[in-house]
Amino acid sequence: MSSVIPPPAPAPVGTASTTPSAEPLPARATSPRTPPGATAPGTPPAAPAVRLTDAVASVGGRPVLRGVDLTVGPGEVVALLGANGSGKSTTVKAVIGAVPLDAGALELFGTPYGRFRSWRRIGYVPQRTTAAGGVPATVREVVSTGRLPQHRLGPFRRRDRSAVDRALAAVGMLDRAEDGVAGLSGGQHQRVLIARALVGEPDLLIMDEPMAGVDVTSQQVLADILRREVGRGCAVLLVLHELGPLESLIDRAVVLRDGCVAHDGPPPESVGQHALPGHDHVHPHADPTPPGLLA
Ligand SMILES: Nc1ncnc2c1ncn2[C@@H]1O[C@H](COP(=O)(O)OP(=O)(O)OP(=O)(O)O)[C@@H](O)[C@H]1O
Repeated sequence: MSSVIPPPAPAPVGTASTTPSAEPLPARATSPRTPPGATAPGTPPAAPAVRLTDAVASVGGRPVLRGVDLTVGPGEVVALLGANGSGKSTTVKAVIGAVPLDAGALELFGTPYGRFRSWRRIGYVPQRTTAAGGVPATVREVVSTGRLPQHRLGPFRRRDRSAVDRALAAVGMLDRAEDGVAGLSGGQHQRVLIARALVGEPDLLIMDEPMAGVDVTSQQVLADILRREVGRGCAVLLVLHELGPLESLIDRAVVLRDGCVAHDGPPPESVGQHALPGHDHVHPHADPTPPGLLA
């Protein structure tokens, strides 16, 4: 379980923007923090952390991405939204090279994917899975694997150990460092994966539904972590269903529908699943509200 998976795939570049079919959504108030990627006068602007252009990809022989444009600027926080099955996870997997592109282009930090080697700059938290439940490793060992790109299989130095301790403390798991991950709850396991992504002090954090199944306290912990990472200039790409406590951090939202970009712009006013274009009513609803009450 390294912090990112770097298999081969395609390359070149293009411009990234909304598709012609993109639909505007009502915008919320702009984030009050410093504009992401702001550089000193006279300094050339940094390249986007991610520039995915007209990406086409298939999974299991089935077309899933059908021309996705996605840009994450330096220091920018982008939420990737959309109904179940719209292609969010496939898009982030394409960004880390785990799903190869059939067509289109990917650049990471201004470097075409085929030439990109700086994987230590990217921290990735996969969509929650129970598959890692049987791994016979301690919390510390799992988090330490996120440090592998830094010390390149050389000896683990004091600064590596300090980074692991800091990441564990950030997610509130330092006191569980020597415990086996197999004995953790789902939410604790998620915290460990987040620590593993943080430990390399990445310039880009990619998290696939980090809030799924996480209690309110843990959501707040994650929001605080992200605020700190964004504060030091880290770009963030988040797959979300609800903005929730992360709302004030989000600079831009990209909404997918059937493998295409349906919206790229300010986060929608209210991003419950109902606010999303193409929302599929797949979740249970409470009893219908009587007419005239809480319209
Ligand atoms: N391993 C796979 N084999 C075949 N089809 C797959 C596979 N993984 C994903 N798909 C299909 O690709 C499409 C997009 O899936 P993806 O996981 O990217 O959607 P998503 O937007 O992240 O959904 P969710 O919100 O449910 O996590 C879906 O129709 C899904 O069935």
